Amino acid sequence: IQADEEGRERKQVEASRQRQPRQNESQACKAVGVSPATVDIEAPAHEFRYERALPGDKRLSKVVTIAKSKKFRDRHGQVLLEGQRLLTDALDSGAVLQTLFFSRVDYLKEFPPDKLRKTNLIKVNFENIKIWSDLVTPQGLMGIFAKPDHVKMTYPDTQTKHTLPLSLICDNIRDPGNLGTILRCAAGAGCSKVLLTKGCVDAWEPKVLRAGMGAHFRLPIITSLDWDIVPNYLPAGTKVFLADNFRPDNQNKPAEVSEKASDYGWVATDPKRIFITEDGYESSSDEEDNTDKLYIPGLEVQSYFERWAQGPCAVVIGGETHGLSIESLLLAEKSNGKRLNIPVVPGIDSLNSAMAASILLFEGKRQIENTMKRKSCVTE
Ligand SMILES: C[S@@+](CC[C@H](N)C(=O)[O-])C[C@H]1O[C@@H](n2cnc3c(N)ncnc32)[C@H](O)[C@@H]1O
Repeated sequence: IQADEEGRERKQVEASRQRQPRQNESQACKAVGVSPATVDIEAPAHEFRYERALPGDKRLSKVVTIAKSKKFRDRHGQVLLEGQRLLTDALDSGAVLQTLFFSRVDYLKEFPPDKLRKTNLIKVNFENIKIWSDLVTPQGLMGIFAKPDHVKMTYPDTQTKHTLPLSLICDNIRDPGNLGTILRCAAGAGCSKVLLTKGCVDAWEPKVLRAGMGAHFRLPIITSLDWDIVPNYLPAGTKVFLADNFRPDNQNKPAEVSEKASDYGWVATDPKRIFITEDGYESSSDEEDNTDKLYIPGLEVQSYFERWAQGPCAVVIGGETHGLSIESLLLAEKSNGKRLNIPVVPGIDSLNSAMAASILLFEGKRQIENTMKRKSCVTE
């Protein structure tokens, strides 16, 4: 297919040159500022001017390698996206495509021409894309975008029409597959936004993008937040609820009578921390070290299926290793929130964070929609 296409393109080029003598190769080269050896001339059918990467051209590999590093993404404010669907979603949301690597000219026709006008277009061999692709079935399209800014982005009407007063806060989610799955789930549940605190994996890392399946362009994702500014991103009056797993040895106690923070999994994973219960300081491991003392509020725990999602609310999902942070607990306490537990059978320590997120977000959706239905019945 590749060879056929390249042959066809060559013929188009020749035909174009005969029809429009001004389109000679050196002019085309001048226009794109590269040496004649690396340039292809305008493809008349699509009105795109593009470069052709010749064998040994290292631009794609270089770009992909650096775009896969968070340091690079942060320093240059660029991200790498792959595949027709993701690129289209990104363009639709207003993201700026700076460079597009493609293996077939036909693919360009799938994009609105005005979106590609200022894009540096580089045709590469499909084999090259295959080497660098992060997808199981590479699609022959990779684009370098300016890192999307949630303030400037627009989201699809179909999504915004179904948005609920429900936000998600990710607390130290480090696994890219989990974060991508959580973002996809938040988009599916109609969350109004996702807040990622510092310590979460970068939302623009290729594996997160792959698992997110376009969620990045369906709802605002606000990254690298310090806990003290999290409330600034929540609507006034938002109640913060914590997804909280119990330790199996705690399962036989009713949640309400379980007062000690150290009864919960997230404490056990960080023995250095010192916790305080209602009656004052309580050290967990090192009596000498007082620098780490923290106040743990006694927050009420309830099962996730009891009513909690009424007004604006946010759910915090804890990280895979450390669970919920103290900061999340303090925020929940301040907002009059609670802990939400998904009861699991004895012997099961906890659920995967993405699974817990999906159960809680869809329960939140169900509860909010029921309240809305009830309200609309009353007004009718
Ligand atoms: C894998 S768990 C964290 C396990 C961690 N080692 C601990 O001890 O807390 C990841 C997160 O998913 C959520 N989660 C897991 N199981 C849950 C459950 N049964 N009920 C509510 N949330 C749960 C919590 O937010 C938890 O912090």
